[in-house]
Amino acid sequence: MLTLENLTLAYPDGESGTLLALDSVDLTVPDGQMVALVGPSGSGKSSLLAVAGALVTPTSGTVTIDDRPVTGASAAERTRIRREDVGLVFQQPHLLPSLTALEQLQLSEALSGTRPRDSRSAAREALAAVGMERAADRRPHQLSGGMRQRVNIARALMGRPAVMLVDEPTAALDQDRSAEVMDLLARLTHERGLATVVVTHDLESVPVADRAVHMRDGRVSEH
Ligand SMILES: Nc1ncnc2c1ncn2[C@@H]1O[C@H](COP(=O)(O)OP(=O)(O)OP(=O)(O)O)[C@@H](O)[C@H]1O
Repeated sequence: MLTLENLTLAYPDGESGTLLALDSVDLTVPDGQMVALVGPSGSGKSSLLAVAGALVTPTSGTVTIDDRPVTGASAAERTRIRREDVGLVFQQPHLLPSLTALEQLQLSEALSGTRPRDSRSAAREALAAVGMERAADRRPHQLSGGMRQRVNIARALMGRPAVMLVDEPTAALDQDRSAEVMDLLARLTHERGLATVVVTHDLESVPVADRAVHMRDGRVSEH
């Protein structure tokens, strides 16, 4: 479960002012629930993901993952949280051109210190979870945009996260591929009991989520 309580994130703005990218945000995402986060450009959606994923420290308020405090944790603990508790998926997959799909996943495991043999079976399992087992040996240029995004999602599953944070996963995809990616995220959320937040501009994809939350001027409201 992901719990955000009374979160504020302020940036300096002009001579003496501050801009509230997040303004008193409360949001609880239970295990097995996918929340679609919608709202205009600049409303704070990416800021919310960055704070929830322990990438940015809020000005005030708390983030909790499965009863473990994220805000206030040591730098080492925050690194562990980012690696093990949170799966991050960005709009662009950022795959390395020279590596196969399997190797992309193994690399992220190697960086976290897992033994090579374990990382190979974990990578195969994650690729199977996103329906990509038969493309394990293909490099990014041999994959479609939708397949690349699946590898990206598989990579986020490697640490067996409790929380999945997804920023505009379908921005570069056509309508059919977008629907497939959103259906996949919903299935993984339900099968694995993930607490998932998906930022999306694509209103057709919102009904796939269990719940929609709207953001405006740093504040959230249920849709
Ligand atoms: N590093 C920063 N320094 C100063 N202001 C920032 C910074 N990052 C974001 N902001 C401001 O915070 C507000 C929220 O930005 P954020 O990127 O979270 O919005 P968003 O809803 O994700 O927008 P988009 O849909 O365009 O990605 C905006 O006004 C933005 O200009």
